[in-house]
Amino acid sequence: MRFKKVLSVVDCHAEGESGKVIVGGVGQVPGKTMFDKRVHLETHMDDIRKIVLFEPRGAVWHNANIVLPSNHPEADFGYVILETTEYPAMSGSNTMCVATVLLETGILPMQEPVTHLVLESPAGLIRVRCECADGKVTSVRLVNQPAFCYHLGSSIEVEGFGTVRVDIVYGGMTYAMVDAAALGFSIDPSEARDLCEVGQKLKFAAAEQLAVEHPENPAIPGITNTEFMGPIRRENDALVSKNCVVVSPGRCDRSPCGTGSSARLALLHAKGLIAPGETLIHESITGSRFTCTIDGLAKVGKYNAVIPAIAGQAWITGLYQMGLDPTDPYQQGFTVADTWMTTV
Ligand SMILES: O=C(O)[C@H]1NCC[C@@H]1O
Repeated sequence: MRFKKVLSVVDCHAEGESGKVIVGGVGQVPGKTMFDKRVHLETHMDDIRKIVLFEPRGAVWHNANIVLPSNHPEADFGYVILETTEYPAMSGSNTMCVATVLLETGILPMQEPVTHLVLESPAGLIRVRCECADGKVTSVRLVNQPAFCYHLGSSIEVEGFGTVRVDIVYGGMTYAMVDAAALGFSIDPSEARDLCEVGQKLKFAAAEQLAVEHPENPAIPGITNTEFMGPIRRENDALVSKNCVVVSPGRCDRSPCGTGSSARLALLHAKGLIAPGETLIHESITGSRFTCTIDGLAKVGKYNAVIPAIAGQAWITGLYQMGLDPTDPYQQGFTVADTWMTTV
């Protein structure tokens, strides 16, 4: 074997959104907490993210997770999330992939009909309830860390659009939330390219014009996502709404987005439109769905917060070894602006 690095990868997706899970080959990652390990990966081991996510091995719509033993006494396992332009503190679709892979590949024991897990994400502990049948995880319900609104109804200036009203909300990642219809969108897959162009402009403008700092961890990244919110309708007892999250560097989340759904719950609650225990069915641009509820209320620094619970399903699509040949000219991968919007 002549490979410089061999990673054991389980390909997975949650409601359409990729979440590769790296189960071996990374080696030791120093750090007491998963946030410490996230910082070490970002500052000393970023080649792994580039090998896995950049071309020619990855693609702009891929995400990855490194599963690692946790030092937290309550945690069954830990994970660090790798995305194409950042290491988020938390990700809903990726957490669903991690839980599914840990149970379906036997890294952790599965108990049917329900397996409870405690996973340490960089954002903190995530309690997960997996429904399991015949060796398959059929639903992953995760209780996220608290979500809260930094800015409500703020005005920003966006080139080509003038003044745009946005809400800035933290749900594990930080979102500029906008009304899709006000910008001429119905959140149809045919609008995806335009959603990305506009979404990128909006998040850059918001990040420049509105300050955010997580009260408990100032190192958590600021505004990196735009969430286009569709109208809300009622289906029986549930609220239903479509959304599209534009993830950097400019692509649509294929799932309803777990951290974006958490942000939506916090915003709806702040506006008095949802109460704890009520259900929000959040739909993605492709029509896939997460079931979302507020499990409780909390306070994060000076902010009123909600404790979001998000449920969806993930499916494994492949198990393989990804190898890095020492003569491969693309050791660190590359990006091309046709799909990445930027080049590295
Ligand atoms: O579900 C989520 O939270 C996310 N999906 C990909 C980008 C975000 O991390």
